[in-house]
Amino acid sequence: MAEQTISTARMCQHIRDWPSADSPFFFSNSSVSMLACGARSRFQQSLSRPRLAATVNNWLQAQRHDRHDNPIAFGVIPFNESTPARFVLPQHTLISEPLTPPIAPDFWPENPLLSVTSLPDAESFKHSVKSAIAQMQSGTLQKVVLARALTLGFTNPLQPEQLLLTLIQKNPSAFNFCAPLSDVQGQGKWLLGSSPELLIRKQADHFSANPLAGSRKRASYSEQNRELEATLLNSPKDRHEHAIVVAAMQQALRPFARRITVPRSPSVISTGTMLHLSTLIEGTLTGDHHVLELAAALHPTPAVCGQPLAAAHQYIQLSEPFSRGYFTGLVGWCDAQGNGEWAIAIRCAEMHGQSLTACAGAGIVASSQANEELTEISDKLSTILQAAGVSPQALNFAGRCAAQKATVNG
Ligand SMILES: C=C(O[C@H]1C=CC=C(C(=O)O)[C@@H]1O)C(=O)O
Repeated sequence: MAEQTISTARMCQHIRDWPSADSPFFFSNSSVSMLACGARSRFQQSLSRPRLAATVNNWLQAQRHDRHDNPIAFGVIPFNESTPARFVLPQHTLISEPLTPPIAPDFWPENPLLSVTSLPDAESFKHSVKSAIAQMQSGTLQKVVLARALTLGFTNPLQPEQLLLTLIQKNPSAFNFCAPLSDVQGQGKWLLGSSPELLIRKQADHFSANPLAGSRKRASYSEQNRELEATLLNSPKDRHEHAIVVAAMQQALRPFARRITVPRSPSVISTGTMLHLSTLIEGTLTGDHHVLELAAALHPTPAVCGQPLAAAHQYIQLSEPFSRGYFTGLVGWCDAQGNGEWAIAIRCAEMHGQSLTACAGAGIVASSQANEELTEISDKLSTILQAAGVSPQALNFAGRCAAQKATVNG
């Protein structure tokens, strides 16, 4: 049987027993969890956005046993077309209701941090924010999303199942994912995360999208959060940052839509660590459009790149001293009927052996403050850091040791 429904307890056990040799791919939303195991077929190719939907669909159609067969493929799509898109049609997929995994206190065995590297460093990031603002004042750029990458080196190899189960426990309503990034068995490479942002979901002729932009760090008490929500909703800077994303998405979806509904003003959603301005866009399609056709028209939105797209993309290429890879790309699934669901790969990290690289970005507009954007990125990184059991103290300590070593050596 290609798909099997199991209990949440069995799903948690399958994740705990992480079947590495099967290159498992986990993806969940607030109503379903899916663990895809093995590969009937794999697909890995650098694809331009106009070719994405047709190429993936041709591959998937060729895998159908008969016309009643509707196989589901899982995939990751990069931020930049130079990194390959990766898809797998699994041998079998386990499906369960949403998980609330209990995590035993000894679930994270002692694994001291050895090193911390930030790219760019704090000063270079602030410089890059200020240059972007100067460019906005001269009128060539309206918004750009600038990111940092934090690489942590641990004493012992990391286990994807530990990070995944902790992410699910802390962010039960997010899009939780763990996608294999190498076909090499053993010490694999994984993309793991808890994204709050739906790029696009399509089922028959109905579609929905949920852009987020404009952020505050979530407080511990609900009363404080109510105040923060009000500040966010009343902040002209955040409303502007958000409106740019909604307008661009509406424009990109319009050619496909018979009907499109966009609330007049945003609401606020909360994740385990953050509050965001959020707009739920919904509509019906004019014809038979593949979910990846819609995704390709939208990606990358100004929630992860900027506006105008080409100028923002160029600014990112020239100023970010690391390759985003799959960060701010897409993660999700599609079936042979063109339905599917794609989340934006944020609040995520690449895990490889003893190393974990977490990235986060912040939307910069003309009224942004460099210091505040730097803090916002640290707040966003805490989704991964908290789930990885890394305390701010451990981070500072490892950072100081690395700085001392650099001074001694250099
Ligand atoms: C680019 C990221 O967040 C996006 C999603 C929500 C809020 C955002 C913001 O307020 O800047 C970003 O657009 C990230 O988490 O790395």
